[in-house]
Amino acid sequence: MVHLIDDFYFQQHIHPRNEIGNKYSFGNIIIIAGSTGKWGASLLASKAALRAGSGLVTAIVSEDYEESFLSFCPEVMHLREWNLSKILSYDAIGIGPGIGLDDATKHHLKELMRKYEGPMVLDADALNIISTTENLKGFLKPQHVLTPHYGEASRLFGKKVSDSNAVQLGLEFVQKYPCTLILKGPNSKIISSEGIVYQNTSGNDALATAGSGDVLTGIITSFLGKKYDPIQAASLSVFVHGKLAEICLEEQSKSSVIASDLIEKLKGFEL
Ligand SMILES: NC(=O)C1=CN([C@@H]2O[C@H](COP(=O)(O)OP(=O)(O)OC[C@H]3O[C@@H](n4cnc5c(N)ncnc54)[C@H](O)[C@@H]3O)[C@@H](O)[C@H]2O)[C@@H](O)CC1
Ligand SMILES: Nc1ncnc2c1ncn2[C@@H]1O[C@H](COP(=O)(O)OP(=O)(O)O)[C@@H](O)[C@H]1O
Ligand SMILES: [Mg+2]
Repeated sequence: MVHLIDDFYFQQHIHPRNEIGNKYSFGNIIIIAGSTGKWGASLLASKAALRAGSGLVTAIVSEDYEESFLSFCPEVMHLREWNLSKILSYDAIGIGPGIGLDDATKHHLKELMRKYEGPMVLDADALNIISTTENLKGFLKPQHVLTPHYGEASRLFGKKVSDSNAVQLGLEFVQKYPCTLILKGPNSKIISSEGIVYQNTSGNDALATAGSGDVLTGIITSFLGKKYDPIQAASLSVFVHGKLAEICLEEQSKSSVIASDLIEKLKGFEL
């Protein structure tokens, strides 16, 4: 049986805002994304997390890019380099977009997967590293939300993924490595660590644009930082992400939608 994620599901699962909360009540999260030529991925994920309601967002940003980052989004705090003990203290982590595949990055990801017990989104290059690094899959946990598109899923599962086999391969994967899996695409499928399957009903092909997955990573990390269960964080985020694209089309064409437009539309959501 497949559970549909629709307006009713959203209304049933979204928590009311804590009106006496302070910024720490809304989650203190870190985005680990970007590298030379790809810092935009970090900006998009970090800003999306803030607009999805995170109280505090920190990003790892190299010193030479710090100023441009600040001019785009001064609300995001910065770590200039990897600092494991500090990173382990955040309520939730989003890692992967644009981080690259070099040895230091692989080592850092491995350290994090072994030592961090909190909720974590693993996207893009984090998934590519898991796919190619011996034994890393064994560190996956139910509180890890993996967000592969079909290309990344094919690398992760070691088999070509298509609409006809995606859910079956996903179910086999979570049975072996319990984690929360989002198979991204039109009508994204979400599989819980116990093997329950959900299907999203929102969204459209305006989402097929650079960085729209990075925005999703930021939104999921934000929900996790607010203490939503991994499966709720995943399903509510995918639904909202799709809605953002629908709302964009009220005033622009599909082809003109860029990832930053999606972030702007978060202004209409109380998350
Ligand atoms: N502004 C930025 O800094 C941006 C950074 N990005 C980051 O850049 C990194 C590399 O992005 P790439 O686009 O090169 O990597 P991808 O992993 O998206 O693409 C690599 C290959 O995977 C396959 N693929 C991609 N999407 C697929 C799909 N939906 N179904 C089947 N196969 C698919 C294609 O063969 C493609 O050549 C990622 O970490 C990504 O998060 C991108 O999000 C774009 C924007
Ligand atoms: N044709 C489509 N219809 C609906 N959603 C789509 C379509 N194409 C892509 N998407 C959505 O857009 C996002 C793309 O993510 P991803 O491929 O990781 O992009 P990037 O890495 O450039 O940020 C996913 O959430 C996916 O579900
Ligand atoms: Mg991506």
